[in-house]
Amino acid sequence: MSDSDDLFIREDPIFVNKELLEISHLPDEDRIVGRDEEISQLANAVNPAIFGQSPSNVLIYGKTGTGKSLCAKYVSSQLVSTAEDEGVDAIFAYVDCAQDTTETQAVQTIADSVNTPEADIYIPDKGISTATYYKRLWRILDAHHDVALIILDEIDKLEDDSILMQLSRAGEAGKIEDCKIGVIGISNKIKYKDRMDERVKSSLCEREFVFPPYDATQLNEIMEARSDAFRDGVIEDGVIPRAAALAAREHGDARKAIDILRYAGEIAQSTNADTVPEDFVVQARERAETDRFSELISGSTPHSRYVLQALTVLSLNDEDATGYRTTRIYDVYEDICRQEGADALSLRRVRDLLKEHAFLDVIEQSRHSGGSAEGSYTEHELLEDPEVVKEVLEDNIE
Ligand SMILES: Nc1ncnc2c1ncn2[C@@H]1O[C@H](COP(=O)(O)OP(=O)(O)OP(=O)(O)O)[C@@H](O)[C@H]1O
Repeated sequence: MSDSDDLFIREDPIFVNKELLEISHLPDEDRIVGRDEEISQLANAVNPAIFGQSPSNVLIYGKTGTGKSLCAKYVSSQLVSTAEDEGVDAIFAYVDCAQDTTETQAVQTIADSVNTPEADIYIPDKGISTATYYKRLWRILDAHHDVALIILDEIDKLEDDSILMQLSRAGEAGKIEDCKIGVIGISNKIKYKDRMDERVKSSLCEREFVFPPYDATQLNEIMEARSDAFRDGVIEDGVIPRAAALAAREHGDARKAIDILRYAGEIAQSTNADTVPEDFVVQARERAETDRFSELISGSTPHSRYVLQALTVLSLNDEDATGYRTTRIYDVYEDICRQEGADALSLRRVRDLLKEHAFLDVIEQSRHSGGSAEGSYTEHELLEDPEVVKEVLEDNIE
């Protein structure tokens, strides 16, 4: 039996402050890089709130990992403290609409976040009607806050516009009298607005901002600002520039860049290396891709995976094609079902499953006009490298 002193490693040889690289970490101001202009425009839009007046409703667009959520949360929390100096009680609530997709879930989350012990109002997780959640929300806001900013992240994932209608018209409809509400909607789908109800659109889109992707220099700075997650001298010179170059090539995603850096450190840990060399960055990128994708398709049904597998087979066999028609995918899907000993679903169900994949940003769909003889048709394309999808699907076989 080894001495207990030898059993555990007391000091992590690679990381000193790994939280700085965790997804949920909210960096402080001096670690937010390259978003000064976006932050000041956003602050300007919500500025009236510090005097207890109505902030503008804002919609923020931009590709994933461009700092939309970060800046929205940062400006909102700054607003709350500045308003406090002015004697105004401001509060903000953050709703991840990819989790809270229904009106009831979203209003529950908002009511729970703005609730205070003084209000003495009970907001159960479930079990009361949507209308009751709203009533309690309005009561809390009216009695205890002057202004509330509601951040609706991934707003396009909401099942419908009902909550937007309620929030944008609460004052006008006489639901609340003493509290002003501002909504910050966030989406990475630039076309989201086209789907909105006209009335909601006109009140919700008072100001719109588009966050551009980061370039390699900015990604470099973002990672440098967090390099104190590692012990001194552990990351070798080329590591951050290489990770920045890889992430910049993939639409300048800061989340991807930070993930790559964290994974590179984890590879060093698991191989007992003393330092993180540049080579680990390439391995880390592959791992970041597969992990992200596994998460995206976790929980999907076998048939949903067969459909994806069919599209992957087509993509691997014909790399130059930019998309595949539903009927072609269906033929390959039927072959896969035969191999798996499963009964194939109807073409209509497969079309629905493809739509679900598009909703989760696993694939992209485009409509084409085949001319008068053919009518219009849909093509589907994988958004992820087919090799990565293949690997993840193989790992997910039950
Ligand atoms: N300018 C920045 N400075 C420092 N860190 C950043 C910056 N922009 C983004 N990050 C970090 O990158 C990650 C992703 O950022 P964020 O969640 O704000 O992106 P997003 O645009 O909202 O993406 P999504 O649409 O996928 O939600 C977070 O961990 C965030 O802390």
